[in-house]
Amino acid sequence: MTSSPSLFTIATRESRLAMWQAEHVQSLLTDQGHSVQLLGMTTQGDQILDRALSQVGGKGLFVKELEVALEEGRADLAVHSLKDVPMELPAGFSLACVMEREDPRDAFVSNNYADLAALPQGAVVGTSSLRRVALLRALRPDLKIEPLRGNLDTRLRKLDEGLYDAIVLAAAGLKRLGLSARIRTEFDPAVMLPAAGQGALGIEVRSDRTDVISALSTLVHQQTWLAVAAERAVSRAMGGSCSMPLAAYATLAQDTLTIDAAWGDTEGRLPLVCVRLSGIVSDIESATDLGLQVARELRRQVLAQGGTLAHLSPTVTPTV
Ligand SMILES: NCc1[nH]cc(CCC(=O)O)c1CC(=O)O
Repeated sequence: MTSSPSLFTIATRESRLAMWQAEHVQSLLTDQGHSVQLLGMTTQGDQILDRALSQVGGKGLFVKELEVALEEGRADLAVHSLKDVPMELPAGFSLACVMEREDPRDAFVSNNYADLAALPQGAVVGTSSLRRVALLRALRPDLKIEPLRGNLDTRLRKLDEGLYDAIVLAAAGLKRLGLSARIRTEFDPAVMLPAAGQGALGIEVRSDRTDVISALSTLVHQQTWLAVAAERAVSRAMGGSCSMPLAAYATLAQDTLTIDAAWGDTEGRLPLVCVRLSGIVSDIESATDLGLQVARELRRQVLAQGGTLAHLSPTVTPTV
């Protein structure tokens, strides 16, 4: 579909990564003949640096202000790391576009050690992601895992100040900011399974802005969208919050989608629960269905080994 040239305003957070992502979309839309300006804003999520996101209200904190700008017509689209986009958007908002995925892997970053295996017993690793905590505990129960928040530059600075022996970050963010040289090793997804949506960009609009949705259709990467729709379905069915030790990663080979998901125990009492399912998918709906099957199996296995899913409200708790 073609659309006539327009003037668009992109609402964006002001972190270096968010600005890079907004400028990336700006340049792609400019190539299509549109005029695009940026509206930078600070969100609540950017201002809370001393507590884990999971304790203060989650991912929504990063997108709320941007949605208000869309609602009030001060902006036409908002570019997000899909990983930070809540599973359910508020009424009146839609995901208009999922772009081609960057590297979905997690990166091991350290000034003294080449990889996880090289870390001495009891080494201090920084991360505040419950998924990374659970996966690291499963791989190396001896490690001391300490909270680490802030934007990418802040996290790297804290590593350089010697507060940690190593930190774990998404490779995509480091690559986008030209910081690939900081990556010592990329984790194999088989051992450090990525978060739902990791490495992909999503563009949010007001659902009634069909003009914007049609202009964005040229940026859509359908294979990525199928994969992340499945991952997000797993996440939504497991409770949809970011305070979950959940990993979900889907890959497409021709029309076969394979979804890997893992649910951990951040205290390290129970073993990781891992589920893999493959199926033929043809559209977002069938990809979503496969994701729901994965979630059902994850929940069954978590409960079967004595784990709890107390955060799941009765409305989403299925009969297993
Ligand atoms: N939770 C923060 C966040 N959200 C998106 C990215 C960058 C990678 C991506 O686009 O998935 C990061 C940094 C990180 O997890 O290290």
